[in-house]
Amino acid sequence: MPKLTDFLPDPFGKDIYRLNAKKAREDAHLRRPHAARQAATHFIASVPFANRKCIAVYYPAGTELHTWPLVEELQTEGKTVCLPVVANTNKPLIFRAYTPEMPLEKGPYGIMAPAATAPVCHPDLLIVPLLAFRRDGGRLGMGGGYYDRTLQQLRRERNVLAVGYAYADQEMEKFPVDRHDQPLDWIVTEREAIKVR
Ligand SMILES: Nc1nc2c(c(=O)[nH]1)N(C=O)[C@@H](CNc1ccc(C(=O)N[C@@H](CCC(=O)O)C(=O)O)cc1)CN2
Ligand SMILES: Nc1ncnc2c1ncn2[C@@H]1O[C@H](COP(=O)(O)OP(=O)(O)OP(=O)(O)O)[C@@H](O)[C@H]1O
Repeated sequence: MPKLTDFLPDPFGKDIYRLNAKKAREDAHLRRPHAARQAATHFIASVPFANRKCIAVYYPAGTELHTWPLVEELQTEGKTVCLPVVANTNKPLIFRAYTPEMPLEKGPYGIMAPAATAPVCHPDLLIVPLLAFRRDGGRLGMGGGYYDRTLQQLRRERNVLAVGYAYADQEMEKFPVDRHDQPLDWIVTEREAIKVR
């Protein structure tokens, strides 16, 4: 049965959910030191990535689940790994190749990104950072709309797989999902790999 609150406008929008999600992620970051390796293992075992050539990861910021154990595995598998670059505010992200010897520089929001000398890549699978996820593929991000714009653009062009990557405790039962929010295809945590659709 739908609840009355399902039809009422949410007075706080997404911000109150972002606050709660940040706290949950901070706690998980402290309590789960092995999570990044465990999540990488679930990704390799469950997500169908064999036919994907170029995989976008993120450079972990703050208390985000680290991606380095996964990057090592992907590079061992012969995949091209790339990182997001904020080229323009309020525009889709672009991606540049990442190898261990490649220079990184501090980009907007203080996040490290490949320098302009690194080749531009067109990922066919994206590891997506998030503050909170829902089991139905809903994603709450930092609020810039970067991944929504990027996935909308990439999905128009070709088949891409969006894989949310997070601590299991970042799961939330509900938060507002807008029409422009791009759903996740898979969610990988230290506990499991969830196929959404
Ligand atoms: N690791 C990582 N890389 C990423 C993202 C991300 O979420 N994580 N992005 C995903 O879109 C893009 C950058 N987008 C961002 C958008 C907004 C803020 C932001 O509002 N930062 C606040 C601090 C937030 C906080 O910790 O309270 C700030 O800089 O004031 C940060 C990144 C591309 N690269
Ligand atoms: N495809 C799109 N085209 C234009 N604007 C968009 C698009 N997607 C999102 N936006 C705008 O971006 C802003 C932030 O969106 P939202 O709060 O959903 O971000 P988010 O998914 O949490 O952030 P991020 O993807 O950067 O982690 C909103 O003002 C929204 O209108």
